[in-house]
Amino acid sequence: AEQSPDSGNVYTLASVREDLVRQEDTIIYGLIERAKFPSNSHTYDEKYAQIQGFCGSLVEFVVKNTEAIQAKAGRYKNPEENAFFPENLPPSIVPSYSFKQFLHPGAASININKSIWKMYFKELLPLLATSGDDGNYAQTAANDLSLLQSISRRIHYGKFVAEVKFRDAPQDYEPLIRAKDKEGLMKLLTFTSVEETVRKRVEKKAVVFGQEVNLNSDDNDNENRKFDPSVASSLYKNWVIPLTKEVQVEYLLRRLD
Ligand SMILES: C=C(O[C@@H]1C=C(C(=O)O)C=C[C@H]1O)C(=O)O
Repeated sequence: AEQSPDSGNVYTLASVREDLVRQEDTIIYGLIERAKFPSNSHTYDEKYAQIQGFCGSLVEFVVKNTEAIQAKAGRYKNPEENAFFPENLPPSIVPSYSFKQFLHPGAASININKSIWKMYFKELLPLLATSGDDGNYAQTAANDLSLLQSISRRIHYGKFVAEVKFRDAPQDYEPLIRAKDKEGLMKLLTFTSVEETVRKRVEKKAVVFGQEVNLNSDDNDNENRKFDPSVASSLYKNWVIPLTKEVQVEYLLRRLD
């Protein structure tokens, strides 16, 4: 049967939180996949790449070209998606699905992928990848892109979180928005106990998903972990949660425009 355009597209605080929980799995698997490769620094070296007709590193080459193809295939028609290089993306060439307009139109102008990109290469990657070079630069770049996309999706999901929070209590949010009170908004949208639960669950998932599974029960060896689980908790504590909240504040500031 034909789905109505709105079905599966209704957001509530419970449903957005559930989605964020599911996105944790994607991010943690992304960390595990990237950690399979050593740092492979040539992937990020503009001077190494020397790609004809392209100025930039191999990872930039892969990300820009992949985003262009995905844009043609309609990826960025979904308001949950934000490109890393939104400048000059080609238009979608596929039939369009009518996503429910849930967000305020101001949401489209919020894209903090430049900060996410910097954090990823400067802070996260040095923690995640062991030093070394195995020549798998293209695979490394592909894994970087997929992990970057899942982190970006999680952080920009703050737009949806903010919208449901606003709809649940416009009388509390409106005066702070009118006063452009960033600090007040940050305080109002923060749920410390939820954040703590998120951090603890991520830590646990990182341990569970990253372990070597053996058939002899009880001897899951922690020597052969697929990555250091503390990287996942640092990622959430230092960057994912704070940046999701920053997106929420930015969104709310535009909510009454
Ligand atoms: C995402 C939310 O907003 C804030 C950010 C959180 C996060 O990024 O995990 C958790 C709790 C809130 O402080 C939420 O309320 O669920």
